[in-house]
Amino acid sequence: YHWPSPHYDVLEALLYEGRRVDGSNMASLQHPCKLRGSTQASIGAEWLRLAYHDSATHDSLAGTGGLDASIAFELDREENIGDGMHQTLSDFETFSNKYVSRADVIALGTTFAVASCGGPIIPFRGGRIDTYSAGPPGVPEPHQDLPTHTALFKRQGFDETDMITLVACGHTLGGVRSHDFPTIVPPNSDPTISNVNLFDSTHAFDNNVITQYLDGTTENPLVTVGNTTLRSDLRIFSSDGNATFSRLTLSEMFMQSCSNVLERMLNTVPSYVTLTEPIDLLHAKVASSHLTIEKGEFVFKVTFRLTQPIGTTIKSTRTVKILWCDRYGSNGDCQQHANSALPATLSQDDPEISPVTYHLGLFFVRYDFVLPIEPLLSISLFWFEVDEGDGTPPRYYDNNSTGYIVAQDQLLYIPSLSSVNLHGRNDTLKTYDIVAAVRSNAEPSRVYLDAFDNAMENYLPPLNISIDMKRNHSIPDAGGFRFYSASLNDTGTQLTVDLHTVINGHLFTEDFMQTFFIDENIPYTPPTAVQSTIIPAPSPSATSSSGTDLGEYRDIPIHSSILLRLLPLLIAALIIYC
Ligand code: HEM
Repeated sequence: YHWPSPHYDVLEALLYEGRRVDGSNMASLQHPCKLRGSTQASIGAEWLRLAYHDSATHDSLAGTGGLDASIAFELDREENIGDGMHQTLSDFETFSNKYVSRADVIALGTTFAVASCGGPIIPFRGGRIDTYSAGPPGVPEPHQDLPTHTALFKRQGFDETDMITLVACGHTLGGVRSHDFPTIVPPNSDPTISNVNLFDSTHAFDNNVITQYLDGTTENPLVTVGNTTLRSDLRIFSSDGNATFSRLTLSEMFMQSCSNVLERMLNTVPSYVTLTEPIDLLHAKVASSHLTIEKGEFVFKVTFRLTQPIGTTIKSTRTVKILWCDRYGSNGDCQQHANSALPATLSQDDPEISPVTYHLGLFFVRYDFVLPIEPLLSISLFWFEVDEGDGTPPRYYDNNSTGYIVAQDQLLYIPSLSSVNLHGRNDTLKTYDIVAAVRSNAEPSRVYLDAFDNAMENYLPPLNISIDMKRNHSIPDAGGFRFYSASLNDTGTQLTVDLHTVINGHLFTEDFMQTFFIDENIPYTPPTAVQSTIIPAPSPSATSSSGTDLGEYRDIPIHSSILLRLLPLLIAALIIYC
């Protein structure tokens, strides 16, 4: 991992923080293994069933179908019957964005549900691609015979052992409802209430579905229903003479096998899709970094997120500092010194924000920095120092010794001057005025934005448009910048904009800018004082420091690596001097 990796960063945040950038939490709709208030059905079971039904139409030989969110257009089919399907889709509707497809959200729902109900942590990859129409049918149904089921699982890429395992791992959560299958579960005397007969005696993700089947105490309706044609679980479970089930009576074996087959199910995608690597937790993460103008001042904002074991507290003596280099001037790239500042705010997340992080025994601590930046000096790169204040040497987090590099400072997103206008209370249509700023001394040949939103009501096709931005003379120049605006309409809930400008033939981009906190919604934090300046201490051992993954720390400050970057300059100076 090397920062910035926007796709990884966004997937990592949703998986391990369970929520969107605006704080709206997807995981907590279900976690901790909740029942739905209105129906008392297991929400996690509904999420898992939907993922299976979306994936089940995959044809592994043809390379078509799979987890592609086509399920949103297939709910009128008998094979996808059930209120839980509609409710799941409405749970998921607002969590997709440019880097997290609707199909990724569906897969993530299963990872959350299984971890939340006591199951394994299923490794999660992103990169699924959505379709916006129905695919071919082919989800197994209880009245079909064993050869049909075997063939359908085979088409999806699962052999007989996989089939037995996958059905057991699915049918450990939830049950069968009388509203959906009245011939399997008898209707309630009150027709407004749906009876739910669970597959096993608990709501947890456990192997009771297997042990109760083997010891004859099972009440699984797909094993015990009077009409033997509908006993699909019985036919599948017994199809290999209980060989698979005997192995899965060991709980660890069950958890491991379920993790494997469910992971394969979630990674069932059309052949044109390449999934990302599994998304691992970043122990030290840089987020939401951007240069902007707030109240007329040029500022750099960034969040530094660290993990902390649950049950422990941060040392009161700990200080966390950001250090950064000027971009221009005689001190450019820290030729004389680095600047440093303390966080503007410190906050701690609830350990339950994501069942996955909770199971890892960790929670997040975040340090938010707001740095006043002199426009003529700007900022080129930054890094962090964490000093526990207990005599141990400080730790440096510096992106595998390159520092966190600020890619450009010519084009800025200005959320504080942008705005959104809601057209009436019940109307989903919103008009956004997006404001960007370009350096006053630059002559851009074009300023434009790409707007994207796939969090649309009823899974309508995404908004995906490109618009030119016009010079906005109503905003006076500030902080050495001129302002540009564009308006656009959106009916979705997760609009992001990629800003672009072309200056002297060079393209500058601010990617994936959020539109939730704009205008008066923006929480204003004044910039902190630049606390001190540090004279870099050259460290000859710099080259021996190994690169680190996932934000692990190093003992050596970055100064040495900056010096390495400057080495060609120093050599040139030496040659001139000699
Ligand atoms: C031959 C294959 C399968 C058949 C015939 C089948 C059939 C059914 C039926 C009839 C229900 C009741 C749905 C309702 O009442 O709304 C159900 C529920 C469920 N199925 Fe399957 N299923 C199969 C395979 C799977 C697989 C492979 C998974 C996941 C890995 C899965 C996950 C679930 C879950 C979690 C529920 C509970 C849903 C809830 O409580 O809301 N099923 N299944």
